[in-house]
Amino acid sequence: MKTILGCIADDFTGATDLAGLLARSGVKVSLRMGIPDEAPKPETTAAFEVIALKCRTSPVDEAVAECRRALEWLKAAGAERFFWKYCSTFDSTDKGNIGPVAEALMADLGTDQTIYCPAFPENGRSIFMGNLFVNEAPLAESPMRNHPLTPMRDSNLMRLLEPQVSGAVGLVNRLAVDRGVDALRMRLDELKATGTQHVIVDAVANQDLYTIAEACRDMPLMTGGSAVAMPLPDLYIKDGVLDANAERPSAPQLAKGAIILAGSCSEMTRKQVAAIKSSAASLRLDPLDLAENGNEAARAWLKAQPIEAVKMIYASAEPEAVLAAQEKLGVARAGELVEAALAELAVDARDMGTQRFVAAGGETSGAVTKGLGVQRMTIGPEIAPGVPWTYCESGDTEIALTLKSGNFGAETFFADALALLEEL
Ligand SMILES: Nc1ncnc2c1ncn2[C@@H]1O[C@H](COP(=O)(O)OP(=O)(O)O)[C@@H](O)[C@H]1O
Ligand SMILES: O=C(O)[C@@H](O)C(=O)COP(=O)(O)O
Repeated sequence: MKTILGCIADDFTGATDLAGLLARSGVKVSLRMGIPDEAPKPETTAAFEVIALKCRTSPVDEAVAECRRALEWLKAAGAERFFWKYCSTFDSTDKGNIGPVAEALMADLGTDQTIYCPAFPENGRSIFMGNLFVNEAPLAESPMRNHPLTPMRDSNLMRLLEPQVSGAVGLVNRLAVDRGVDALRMRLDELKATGTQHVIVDAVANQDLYTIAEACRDMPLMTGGSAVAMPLPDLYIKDGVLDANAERPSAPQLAKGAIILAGSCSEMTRKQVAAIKSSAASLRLDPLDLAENGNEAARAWLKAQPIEAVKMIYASAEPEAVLAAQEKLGVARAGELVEAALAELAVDARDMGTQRFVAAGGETSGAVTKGLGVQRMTIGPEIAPGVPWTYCESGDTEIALTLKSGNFGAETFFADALALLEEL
């Protein structure tokens, strides 16, 4: 099938988030982990193609080059409209990579304006007068202030974007969005006439996102969090560019038993880990112990568990414990030890016959997905806003895999995820 919307996401959890919101409309969404080696074939491409990259914190040149290659692949799949997905908390540095990638894609597409809308009201991310809020706190006063790689110390999206781009940055504020689709289009045209290429657009509620998506749906490039893309499939169906009866995925038959692999140390993931403990066999990984003794004890523990049981292996720990491990091992090595261990345990679990996998954390999800050798995912039902089940192949095994962003999901997320699979 010819691709209608080609999407590029800067990390793996972000990619399943976007794919899940597009799939809400019932259309089939295909998610590729990295740029496929082979050229797209019409018999295997979907109307919505998402390419997941891992370039949120890569050097700018690498991120730009990789996103350009992804754009070429999506163009070859037939796409004429594109979406650049980054984090709903605008995770970036003064150098990038949100702005430089957007500017490079605009140049390649020959377009002179795009919008930036990371708002995701269902997950508490809203933009007002160009300022991003996480629940009721300005971004710079939210926990994102202390993110290890991309600490967000300013809440104003114009100020955050300006040093990242060479073109002019502007704003369409909530009052303008509230005037509706035509007024928003006119405001964007006025800004274009004055040479404003990069336009932050306010949104505090889903209704704003519907207005923005409707006004911008024919732009060659839109950029944002996942939520502003959510209305696009229904708009394309209305426009007649997408068949309303697009093929829907069905769940594969899956053996009983599941494994939860948690490497996120976010407050929400720690609550989720605590909540499932009474109903799952669990094992805690400690990076200091991994550094000294390796992963064998955890592998032996996993092997001894009944296949049909729900098991959880987690490294999620309180900030003090994380800091202590990082002081001894270094930030990168502590993270790598945990990620490598969880990826190895995922493969062991699959080889034992496990077909239901939950990964918690962005980096963790990247490591687990890579370990399992997953190249392509079909998007299934959504467990929580921005977190869908996906169906994919790992080796010769069909599996269900969900990649949960550290901050997303309710406290009962793990139980919710497994219960949803039972209903399918
Ligand atoms: N106990 C721990 N000590 C130090 N680092 C840890 C610990 N547990 C997990 N980590 C690392 O912390 C990072 C968490 O990042 P990530 O998986 O992206 O979660 P999030 O989505 O919450 O940011 C990973 O690199 C993981 O390996
Ligand atoms: O937009 C979002 O918030 C998410 O889709 C996302 O990108 C999450 O990234 P991680 O927090 O690194 O999982």
